Amino acid sequence: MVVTNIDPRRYRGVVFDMDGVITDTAAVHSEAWRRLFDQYLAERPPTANEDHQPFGEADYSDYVDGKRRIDGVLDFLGSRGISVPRGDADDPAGFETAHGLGKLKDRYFLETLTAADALLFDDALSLIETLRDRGVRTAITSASRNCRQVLRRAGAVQLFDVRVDGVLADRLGLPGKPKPAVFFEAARRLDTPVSACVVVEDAKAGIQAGRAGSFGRVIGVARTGSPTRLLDAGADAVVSTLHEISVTNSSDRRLSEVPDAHSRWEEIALRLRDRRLVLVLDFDGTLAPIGTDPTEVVLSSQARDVLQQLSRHGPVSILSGRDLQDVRHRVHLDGLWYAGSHGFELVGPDGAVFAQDIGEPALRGLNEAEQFLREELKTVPGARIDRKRFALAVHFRNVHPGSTGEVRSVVERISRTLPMLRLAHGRQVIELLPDVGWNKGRALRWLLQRMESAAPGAVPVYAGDDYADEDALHEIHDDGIGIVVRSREHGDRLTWAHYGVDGSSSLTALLSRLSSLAGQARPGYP
Ligand SMILES: O=P(O)(O)OC[C@H]1O[C@H](O[C@H]2O[C@H](CO)[C@@H](O)[C@H](O)[C@H]2O)[C@H](O)[C@@H](O)[C@@H]1O
Repeated sequence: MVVTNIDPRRYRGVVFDMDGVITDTAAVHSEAWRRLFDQYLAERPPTANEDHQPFGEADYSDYVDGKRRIDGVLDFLGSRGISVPRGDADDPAGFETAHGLGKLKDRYFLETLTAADALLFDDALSLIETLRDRGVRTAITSASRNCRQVLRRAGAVQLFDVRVDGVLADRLGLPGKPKPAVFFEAARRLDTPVSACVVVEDAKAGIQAGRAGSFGRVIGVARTGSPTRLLDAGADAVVSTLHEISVTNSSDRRLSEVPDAHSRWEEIALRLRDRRLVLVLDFDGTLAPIGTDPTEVVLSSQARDVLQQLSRHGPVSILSGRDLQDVRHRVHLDGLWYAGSHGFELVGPDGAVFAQDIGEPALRGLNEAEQFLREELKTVPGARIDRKRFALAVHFRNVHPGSTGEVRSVVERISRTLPMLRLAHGRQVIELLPDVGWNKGRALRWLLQRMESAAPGAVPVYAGDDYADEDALHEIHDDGIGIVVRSREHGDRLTWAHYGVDGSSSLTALLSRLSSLAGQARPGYP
């Protein structure tokens, strides 16, 4: 039975928890904790304010599962009214501090682990292999300092592109779950925005961490017992085995397979009959054809005229990767919505400006990256740096093909040192953007919520050409009409679009047909 799906086009990375999800080690941990605490509680002199009942199953999931060792000791003992000092990493095993007791738990864990045989779950192996075959990158995370050793014993080291374990987390000073820091580090090392990452977890603290980090999807694994505790913690779906997770494209179409919008005009017209349009359009490669110099791109007068006509029939927005002022200047029409920097800054038809505050903390990183890249790339002929308020694009369209790899690796290098930024790939361009789960899809929904107030019940139509536009095409896949402007530059890639057109002039012709249709259906706007 399939309970949930990971679409490999929408999700480019999966972050797995280890114990209990990938390896059969949760029971070993649980037993080690039980042995530690039962012994400690039995030996501790009873007092009125402390509860010395034996360690139970609920205690494992409520207080220690998924947490760092010392947090587990402090949280569980705290729940029983007992407080011990944190101590420090040199404390001997069994010393009455969080570190000392944690070390004794680890000794018990390793004693039992030695005797265990098959550690890797079959369903985990099968899911990970499928994901990797479909091009999805995988990360393993664990609060355990024994993660590497367990993976090696399970023969699972090669299954993951990235590992963030207790040793690395301590070295980087990352707080444990339910804080999302460990997952953020994994997503950053996968070079994948959190919105395009799935978290697979069996611990309540891990589900809470995935939710707190706004990960694209958080899947709970309840191999035994009820799924309720994970659903209550915020899981999007809960499976009892990883066989219940499929990895398929929800809309499995390549650019060449998407029907041409002009030849399906009757179908489109029927869908829009007596309905208003809310139109959101990308700029470069969509409204205006791609050119070698971004500063010389102009909007044709035909395209400008048709946009003006359309804006008389319903709300129109331009959603671009360009800086807001740049794209506004190039389109040069009043009465439209404009969104720049991939939707991080927006302006309404009345001139009201909306900047997405969530991008602000990344400005320092963008400034630092810009300074570094200008210096590093100044000797690479053709490399061009294009700073937008909330994004930094490095163009390599005019770089010798033998040097484009160098450009990419310099950008990747700086991105690894700036966790507040994510990488995004476009047509002969690599960009750095705030890594805050905001993209053209989220920006499109934000725009639609505001634009639709001027045209309730209208059908959203989006047109775009690039990878970043796929987030928007996906966003309206179920309630709108998505149009991809095809180009040879991407090869025959997958798309969420319903229809395709070949080039910007074909899109202008389609917009003209839409304008006539909108004019017939609802003359005059608003
Ligand atoms: O979201 P868009 O409006 O499509 O903007 C995306 C990027 O477009 C521009 O770069 C692209 O167009 C250039 C001019 O045709 C071309 O030379 C470059 O190779 C393309 O990647 C723009 O310069 C970027 O800032 C935008 O992010």
